[in-house]
Amino acid sequence: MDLMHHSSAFLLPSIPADRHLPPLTYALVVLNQSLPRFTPLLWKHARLHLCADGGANRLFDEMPLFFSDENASDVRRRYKPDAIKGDMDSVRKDVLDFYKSIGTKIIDKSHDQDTTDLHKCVTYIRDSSPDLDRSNLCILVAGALGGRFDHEIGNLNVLCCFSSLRIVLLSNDSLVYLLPRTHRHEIHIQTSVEGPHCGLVPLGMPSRSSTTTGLQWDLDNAEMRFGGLVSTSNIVKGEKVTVQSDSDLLWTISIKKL
Ligand SMILES: Nc1ncnc2c1ncn2[C@@H]1O[C@H](COP(=O)(O)OP(=O)(O)OP(=O)(O)O)[C@@H](O)[C@H]1O
Ligand SMILES: Cc1ncc(C[n+]2csc(CCO)c2C)c(N)n1
Repeated sequence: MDLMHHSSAFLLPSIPADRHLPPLTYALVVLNQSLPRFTPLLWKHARLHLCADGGANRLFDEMPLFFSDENASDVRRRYKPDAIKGDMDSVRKDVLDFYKSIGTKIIDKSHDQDTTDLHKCVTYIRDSSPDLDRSNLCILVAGALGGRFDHEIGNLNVLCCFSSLRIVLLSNDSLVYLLPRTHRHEIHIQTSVEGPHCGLVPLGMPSRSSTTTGLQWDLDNAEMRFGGLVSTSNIVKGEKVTVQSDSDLLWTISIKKL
């Protein structure tokens, strides 16, 4: 079984090169929730920038607040999304007109009321990455946690719908991603920006056997299910956590307040 490496290096000002691993190509999706404080950093790391429908309002209204000594219009031009995609029932007309005028692509999928705007954005990113690059693609999703619970569940479902893609859901407080059962996992903890609180939760079905190292409460061939044991309020002990399971697990870790 192949080993998959994970790291939250995208939360660092610059991403250190790793001799052993090919670099990841990041894409950023901005959702319709308050922008996390580190959004400008995620933007800098990303090659492709999308707003999911009303996420464009957040970019327009809130990005200038991070740069209060600058002209708001200059900030908005500097943080120009490549595309705004969704069912377009939340993005304001003034916002759409502004981004259209500076060259943002507008992709109106109002006929599709069966998939979420985040799902539509992930499809766009996947289809604009050549096959060979997809294994090194990592989609960062800003504003995906907290807020309306149905949206949050919809965002988790997107992880399941695209389980072969690396997708990281982020808020100010936590990040979440999927550890597919097809791989063993090595998680490199960026102790300056994340931890120590963490969790491992089976997604979609119970896990008959999960094994970890590097946690205060490690799992040793343990069963996890809702209604039984799920690993919340766990603690990372050092800089490396390993996980292996017979079912897909959600990994979550706290983000430090600095
Ligand atoms: N409160 C929230 N918590 C988590 N994610 C959210 C929240 N609000 C929006 N999102 C995410 O942002 C995306 C775009 O939001 P937007 O408000 O434009 O969606 P929407 O389709 O208009 O939602 P709805 O019609 O259900 O209110 C959603 O698809 C969802 O992924
Ligand atoms: C069974 C079922 N439940 C809810 C919706 C509604 N819905 C799901 S995603 C979406 C688009 C949001 O931008 C909407 C309206 C549906 N279609 N089917």
